Amino acid sequence: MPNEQLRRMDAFTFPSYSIDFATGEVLFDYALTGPAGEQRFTEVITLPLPAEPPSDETVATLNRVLEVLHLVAGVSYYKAAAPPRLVLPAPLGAATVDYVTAVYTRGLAEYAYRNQLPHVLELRPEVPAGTPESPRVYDDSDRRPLSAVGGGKDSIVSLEALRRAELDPVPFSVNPNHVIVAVNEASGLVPLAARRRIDAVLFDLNAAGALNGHIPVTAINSLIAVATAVLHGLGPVVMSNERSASDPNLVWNGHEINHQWSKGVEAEGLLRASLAEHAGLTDPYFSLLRSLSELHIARLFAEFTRYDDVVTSCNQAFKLRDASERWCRDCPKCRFVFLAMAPFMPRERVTHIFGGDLLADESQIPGYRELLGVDGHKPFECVGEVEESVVALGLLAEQDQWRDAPVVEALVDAVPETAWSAVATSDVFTPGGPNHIPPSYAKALNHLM
Ligand SMILES: CC(=O)N[C@H]1[C@@H](OP(=O)(O)OP(=O)(O)OC[C@H]2O[C@@H](n3ccc(=O)[nH]c3=O)[C@H](O)[C@@H]2O)O[C@H](CO)[C@@H](O)[C@@H]1O[C@H](C)C(=O)N[C@@H](C)C(=O)N[C@@H](CCC(=O)O)C(=O)O
Ligand SMILES: Nc1ncnc2c1ncn2[C@@H]1O[C@H](COP(=O)(O)OP(=O)(O)OP(=O)(O)O)[C@@H](O)[C@H]1O
Repeated sequence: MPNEQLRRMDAFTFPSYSIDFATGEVLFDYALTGPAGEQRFTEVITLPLPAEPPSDETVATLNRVLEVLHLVAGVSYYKAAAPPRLVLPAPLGAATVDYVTAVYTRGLAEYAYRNQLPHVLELRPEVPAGTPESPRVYDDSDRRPLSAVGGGKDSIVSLEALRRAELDPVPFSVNPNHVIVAVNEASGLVPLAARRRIDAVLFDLNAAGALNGHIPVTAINSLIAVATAVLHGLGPVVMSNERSASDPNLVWNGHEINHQWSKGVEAEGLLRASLAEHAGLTDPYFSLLRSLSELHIARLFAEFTRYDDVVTSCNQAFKLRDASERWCRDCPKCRFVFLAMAPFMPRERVTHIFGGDLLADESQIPGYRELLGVDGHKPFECVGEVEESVVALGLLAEQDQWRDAPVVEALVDAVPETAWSAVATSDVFTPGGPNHIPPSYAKALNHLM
């Protein structure tokens, strides 16, 4: 379909979804519609099947979760045209309308900002009148947790915290690549995996110049995880989203633009409320690391050496096509994670993990200046706050092994006096901020610290 036609689409709809319990395959149908015709899409998600067929009650709860996932996973296709109308397929309760609205507005905020589409931030879904039937209440809080694994340091810290607390976690990933498979192998735990296949038509439209940009992928992965936990009779989904994920990159037209919105505490609260209202799930989902800074998580990660050959946080390794093998060593996330790990490890260890020493490479200085708030704004990536970077740099400047590294020397000179005095009273190692961690799980984290 030519771009000209896509630009004239006026509505995004959700024609149907289905699940096949023989294969675990869930089909989600979407349509962009307008005066010039219709563009259909089908996304396929394959859930891992349990050994025993699910009960009718489980199927009913699962269907409720899939109804929300159907709405949320539509963002990938909506963004190809950004029509003014978002037309939902069935009546919904207020909490679920709030969540879906937030996913399409705040979750697509970076996309809206980069493509200069302010109407996306004001989008309000059209919801058919009526009240959905109340769901059966389903309390699974005492079952084994499903722990989302993304291959990076954060989910490793959660997995190990849960294991040390004898909560017997099941690692879970969507489309695990070789990095995630290797992390799971290093953990020695038996994982579950779901597959997600984006409609290839979207890639063709992208290649032809359709609107494109960042989407709130954690919202999609989270709901696939909750669906898997319900299907397998497991307990809460444990995420590893840190405190700073809630902080915006910038403010545009009065709206916060946060690359990591669906990792933030607001998204977590809205998803929990929607799952309670629509699926009857009482405590289905939380981030174990919510009260910690990235720097604090990096310090905790340093205790575990068994993952050194496999841990990979660089997003380039998770691209659908042309992915890097591990760390690309030249992106904001590689720079930040290296800086965050370096104070807590021997120099040889961090250099081994990354396959190179970023603080010996002067070409990294401009990127580090952004992370330290000397130039530009916080990059659109999963990186910690400026304060965390300055604290990490201060720690490095005190260590013999790092003090003379060319990048450390240059950055210590570049950071203004005001920034050093601001971090003198930093709380980056003091857990804080709102969280949804149940008391039994809070103990797991305290144990680790
Ligand atoms: C790996 C990555 O960072 N990808 C982002 C990148 O996309 P790119 O074209 O370079 O590669 P692909 O990921 O292979 O995507 C190909 C196209 O498919 C579209 N797409 C992908 C996944 C999806 O769920 N829906 C889609 O429509 C995508 O738009 C591409 O056209 O740049 C894109 C544009 O900015 C980003 O949208 C890609 O981000 C992925 C969705 C992704 O998985 N990113 C995570 C690594 C990520 O950014 N995580 C955030 C958390 C954000 C959140 O709120 O959840 C983080 O770590 O901070
Ligand atoms: N493919 C995936 N399947 C399931 N969950 C995922 C996947 N990728 C990321 N996640 C989860 O989403 C959340 C955010 O991912 P993120 O990439 O920030 O974390 P990470 O990989 O654990 O650590 P790091 O920040 O070091 O990359 C984490 O809870 C992570 O476990």
